[in-house]
Amino acid sequence: MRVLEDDMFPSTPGKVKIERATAMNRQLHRCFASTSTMFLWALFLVAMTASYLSFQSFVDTSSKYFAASWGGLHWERQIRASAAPRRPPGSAAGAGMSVLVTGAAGFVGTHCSLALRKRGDGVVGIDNFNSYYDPSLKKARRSLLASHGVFVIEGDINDGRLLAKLFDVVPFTHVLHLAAQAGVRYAMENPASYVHSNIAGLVTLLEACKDADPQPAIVWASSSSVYGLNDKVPFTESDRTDQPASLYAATKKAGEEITHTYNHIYGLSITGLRFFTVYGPWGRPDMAYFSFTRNILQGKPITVYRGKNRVDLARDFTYIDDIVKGCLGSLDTAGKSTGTGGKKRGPAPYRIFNLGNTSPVTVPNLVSILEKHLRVKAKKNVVEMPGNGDVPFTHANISLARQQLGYKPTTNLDVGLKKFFSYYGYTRGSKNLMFFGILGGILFLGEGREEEESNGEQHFSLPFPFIFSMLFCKFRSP
Ligand SMILES: O=C(O)[C@H]1O[C@H](OP(=O)(O)OP(=O)(O)OC[C@H]2O[C@@H](n3ccc(=O)[nH]c3=O)[C@H](O)[C@@H]2O)[C@H](O)[C@@H](O)[C@H]1O
Repeated sequence: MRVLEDDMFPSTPGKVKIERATAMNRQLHRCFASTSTMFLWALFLVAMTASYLSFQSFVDTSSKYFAASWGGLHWERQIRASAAPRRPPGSAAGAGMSVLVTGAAGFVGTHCSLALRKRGDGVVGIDNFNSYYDPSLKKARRSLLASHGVFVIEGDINDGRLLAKLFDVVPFTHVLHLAAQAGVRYAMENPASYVHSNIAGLVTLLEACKDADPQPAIVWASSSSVYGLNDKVPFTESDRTDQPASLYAATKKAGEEITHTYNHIYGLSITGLRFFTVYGPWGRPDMAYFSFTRNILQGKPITVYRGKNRVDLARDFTYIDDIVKGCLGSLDTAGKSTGTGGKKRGPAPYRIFNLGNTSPVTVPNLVSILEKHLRVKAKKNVVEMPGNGDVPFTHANISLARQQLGYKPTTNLDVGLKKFFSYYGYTRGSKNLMFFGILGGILFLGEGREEEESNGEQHFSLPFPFIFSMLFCKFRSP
């Protein structure tokens, strides 16, 4: 009260000044004291934040380092061993190639890697094991490859550092580029994944190839889908490909243009292969022959698309062994890339080939063949083809591939599907296979989970009933 009164009613003007000055000093002092405290606190906080952030970045870096599935001396040794050709000295086929196979744990990638390895070429695989379909099938394929001495790296073709490292470790003579986001209709669900793999990933790979010394020759998977709405049959390489019907097709067409650019500027040897609906053992569960089989065996209905005016859809289904021959023929005949240090030294080959079967089969006929082999009647829902990117038919003219690669498909759909079923032990006499398949599937899934929990990684050695059950009981519908 006293202080208040004095302040309000000073006894003399001088007293006011002195007292005010003292009060101000006190306030200033308090203020200064609190500012310096605040300053110290701020400094302390800044220091804490800085150390927290640097700790975080250390943790991130180290966890990246520890989580990295590649790198290190042991890893490099594995890569070199896998990449080393093993053809007998003086072999008529030459010294052998060193091939980097992208998408090696995929359907076509696995078959090609095995075929290359079997004839004595060096093969290193790379695959990102994404979950477009169940990665355990891809891991099972990787185990199969490992048992034949083919090492598959878990990595993405968008990882430029990894690719550069690979070319540092091994002077690959060839790249067989099969990694891609496949599937025509899935492009409506997940368009970004097509851009990620088929465009961005392709460019990252080409950049690594163009920088490599020596530059490898590249053989890569385009698609019959680039013919899009082209209605001139059979499809010839020089036909129009500027009317894609799906984003998948558009990204494959873009790939053809992009590879052309790298051929033109950097002298990369390029061979693009337009695959026509490839099927066979270890195939993709999202494809019609596969999902139809699974549904038929499980007594579930299948949806059969039909074109406009009730016209049946048709595909030039091509058996995997024929495709493998086409791929190896392309690798064998690919001329060399001509660039060094990112500079072109002269023109390099740029080739595109159809790899089809030349005999389209309608989808209802596909179903009849499946019914015959499975001895089960399908429950069919026939619906008009939705506007989801499908084309009414495909039909390959393979004259060019025959002439330049010696490509000659020998397996029609009936024989190919018979081989597909007998590969898994499903023949006309094997009545109980379904039972063993399901039983195997249950055991297999249980084992797989157990191993995953203890190791963080799955290793499968798969007897056929297990694979069969995996194929028909586990995978999601397209
Ligand atoms: O050659 C290619 O470039 C592509 O081949 C393959 O595509 P597609 O020819 O579409 O094969 P696939 O799905 O087996 O459908 C076959 C037929 O069954 C019809 N189909 C399909 C599903 C269904 O539920 N019902 C149906 O009638 C469907 O309408 C079609 O008529 C690859 O998946 C693709 O990645 C790409 O490589």
